Amino acid sequence: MPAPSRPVRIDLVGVATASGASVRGCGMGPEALRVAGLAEALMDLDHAVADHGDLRRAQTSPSTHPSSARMPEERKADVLEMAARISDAGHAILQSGHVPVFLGGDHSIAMGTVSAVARYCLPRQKPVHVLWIDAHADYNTPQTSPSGNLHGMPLALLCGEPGFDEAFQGDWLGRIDAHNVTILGARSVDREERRLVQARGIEVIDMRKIDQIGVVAAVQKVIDKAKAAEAHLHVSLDVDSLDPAIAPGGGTLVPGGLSYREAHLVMEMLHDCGLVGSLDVVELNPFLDHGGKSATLLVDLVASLFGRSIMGEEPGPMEFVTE
Ligand SMILES: NC(=[NH2+])NCCC[C@H](N)C(=O)O
Ligand SMILES: [Mn+2]
Ligand SMILES: [Mn+2]
Repeated sequence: MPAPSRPVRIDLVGVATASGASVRGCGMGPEALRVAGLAEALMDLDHAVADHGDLRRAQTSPSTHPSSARMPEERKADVLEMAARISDAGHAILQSGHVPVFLGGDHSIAMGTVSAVARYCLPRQKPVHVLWIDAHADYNTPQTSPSGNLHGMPLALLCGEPGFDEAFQGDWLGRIDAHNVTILGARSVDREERRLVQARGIEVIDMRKIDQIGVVAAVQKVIDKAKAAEAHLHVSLDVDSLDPAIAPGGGTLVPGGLSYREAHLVMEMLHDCGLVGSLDVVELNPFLDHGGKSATLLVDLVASLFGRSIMGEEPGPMEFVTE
């Protein structure tokens, strides 16, 4: 049964960073989502929206080199500073009883976002389930990563995978049980990464599986599990989960992604289940986007997740069936 849509207070937190990625540009993601009308779309659904602006690295001294020349150690320090700040900001929003929506930024920001959710929920005996909608598994460790890019590693860190040095530890880091994670839409998983994901028993609903069983069965599985556990469901939406033909604005595109209707149906089902308590929208790269096409699609998907529907109400039982 669909949960009745009730107005909530949604807090937007932009994280203007690309330090976890090798392609620059997704630091502009939060602003593109605003320009595409994110807050307006949510208010149109009768939600209250507060925009906290963007978290970004402080420019402490004049930079003498472009950020493309930033060394891996500097980028790592950026990612970790952001993660700690995001975690605190998200935690405060959850404590106020609001729904945080984090606007990336590259996917390394999820180290902080999911951490915030874990820090808030776990001491309250509320299990945290994570739905990671992505072309990738983002389950590399510094040892397994072929690229060294931290946006390919957040899930591994969050699930407590060994191989992250002390710099990654800290009060800000909340832990997730790998059995409560589902990766949806995967079609590019590195060899060693695949081994880890399988060893930890993470559920991967890859594109082949979606082709075979359809998104309805796939998402229903996630919802049923979260419902049975009375969990807080965190959704982490990477733009590259979508097919590049409909969402070209990403730095790590992979062919064969979710279609327009598949993606909306996922969001509509997630809305109806009433379990989603926090969301990331990440990896949008406005520099690579085509005239705001991907930003607009993401805004529409977020609107579906927060209750926008074609006919304004949930469909009842089928009244007639065609042959
Ligand atoms: N959030 C992302 N777009 N991640 C892409 C990760 C790509 C690749 N698996 C890596 O580790 O480098
Ligand atoms: Mn990702
Ligand atoms: Mn990805």
